[in-house]
Amino acid sequence: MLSLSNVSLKKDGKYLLKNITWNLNKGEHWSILGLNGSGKTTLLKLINGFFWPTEGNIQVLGKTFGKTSIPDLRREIGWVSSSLQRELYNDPVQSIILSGKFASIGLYNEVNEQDVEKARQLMEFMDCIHLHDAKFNTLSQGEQQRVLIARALMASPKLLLLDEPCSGLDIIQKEKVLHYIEKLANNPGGPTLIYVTHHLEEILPVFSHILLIRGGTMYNAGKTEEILTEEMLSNFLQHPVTLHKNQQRYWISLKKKNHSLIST
Ligand SMILES: Nc1ncnc2c1ncn2[C@@H]1O[C@H](COP(=O)(O)OP(=O)(O)OP(=O)(O)O)[C@@H](O)[C@H]1O
Repeated sequence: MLSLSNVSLKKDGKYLLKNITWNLNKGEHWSILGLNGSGKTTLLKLINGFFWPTEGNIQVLGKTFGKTSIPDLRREIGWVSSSLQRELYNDPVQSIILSGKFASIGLYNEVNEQDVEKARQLMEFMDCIHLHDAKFNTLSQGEQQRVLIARALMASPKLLLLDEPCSGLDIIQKEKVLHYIEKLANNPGGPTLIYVTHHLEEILPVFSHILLIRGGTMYNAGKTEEILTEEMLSNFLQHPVTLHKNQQRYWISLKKKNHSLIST
């Protein structure tokens, strides 16, 4: 499904990603966890072909970068990110969702009855049918995220990249969005999901695997329950943590560090 082999990305003489080797197989849903600036979005941009690797090889959905048309490949990849939220500012919900078929900002192509029906079904699935005529900028952030997920699904992607879809949401809106993501992950025939976050509690049980990224390098990757241990996360965050599991979700808090007196 996805294979990165010794991939590095350099910009302005600085490595943003270094030596990433990562395989994602069909039937797995992955989360990517890392602190601010660790390289999560950059990694998604590589998978999407928005950035080109300086070193290494990338294969996405069986297509090798350098031997395939990136615009064609992108049609098979859905992308939900906050940068889209800004660009789709003033359009009505239904046309935003329909535009997902063409991966365009704005709806300029003709749509047919099947497209309209599919958009309707997606709005029902994501619980936003009541908003179909509303302008995007009048929606709450949670509603906007659900519309963006429906838009990404319009092209029936095989791979769906979710870049911090719960960022800025209150606890109720966040749980709503997570509920629809879980529904999507459990939908047979639905896309493979890659979910980027810096909040551990957003990692739903449907995310079978996790990649930890730190300073542009892959710290570890594997089965979620094997990777998410107190010891691993304390080392990863370079700070002792307490980890507990509640309702099949992980919750983390930082332990107090012993501060030694600063000598003057
Ligand atoms: N086009 C670019 N040119 C130069 N540096 C870049 C570019 N894009 C990203 N970076 C740098 O790469 C690093 C990783 O950025 P990235 O957006 O991937 O982090 P992130 O893990 O998604 O962070 P956050 O959680 O804060 O969104 C940052 O230091 C950022 O400044």
